[in-house]
Amino acid sequence: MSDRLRLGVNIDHVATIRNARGGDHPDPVRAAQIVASVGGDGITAHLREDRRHIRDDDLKRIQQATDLPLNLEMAATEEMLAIALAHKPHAACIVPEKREERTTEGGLDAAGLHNSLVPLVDRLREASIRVSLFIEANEAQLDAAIRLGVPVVEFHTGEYAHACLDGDGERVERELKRISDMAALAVKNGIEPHAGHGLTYENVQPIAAIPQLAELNIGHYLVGEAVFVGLEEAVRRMRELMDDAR
Ligand SMILES: CC(=O)[C@@H](O)[C@H](O)COP(=O)(O)O
Ligand SMILES: NCC(=O)COP(=O)(O)O
Repeated sequence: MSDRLRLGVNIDHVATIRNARGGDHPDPVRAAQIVASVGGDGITAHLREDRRHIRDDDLKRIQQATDLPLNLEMAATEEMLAIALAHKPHAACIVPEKREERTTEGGLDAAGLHNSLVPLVDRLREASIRVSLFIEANEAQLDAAIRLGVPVVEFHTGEYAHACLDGDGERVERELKRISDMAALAVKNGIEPHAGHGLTYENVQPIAAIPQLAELNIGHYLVGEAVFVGLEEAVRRMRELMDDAR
């Protein structure tokens, strides 16, 4: 596995700001172009059922505007499957989704949903889309990912991020061990492990130091930081912290 940890930048919340006024500014496409210009490795966008940030037409515009691989985060629904098959992103990451949630709470229950995920994963795979599952780092979920034959899992780092915010060192260590153990087990089973959610300048380095992880997806914090220092500088600084951790 290469030492270079890829950085996928989630641009959802550029669209959140745009949508607050119903116009075209700020345009997530411009954000994607800046990410490309500063050496980001990919663009992540979550097309939610309620379209609260990224909208359908953004996907095509992002794909046309940059050569960076697009990682489309999508719920396991027929509607989203049809959209993924129409756009053929580089990767599709299947995420849990609740309309009333503020953000993605917890990972996909790949174990419980196994049978309904089989046809969805198969159809994405047949379309040569790299399928990923956004799961909690535990054996039951990883085992389901193995049985589904997906090439990638992304471990939800939300609980780790909360533990960091709470200053609870014991929980932080427990979360890091959980993610690190499952990353090693994923690689052993031929699955490429990624991680993301709630990562910041302050908490990214212990995650980035997990040698098996191949990619981090980071969004909300970078967009927030971009308000103060610009997106280019925010991505550059995150890249630097990730590189220093390896
Ligand atoms: C699945 C995931 O973690 C990202 O999609 C990120 O959460 C985007 O932001 P929202 O959850 O606020 O839509
Ligand atoms: N899959 C996680 C992601 O894309 C970014 O999450 P966040 O940094 O916006 O919390």
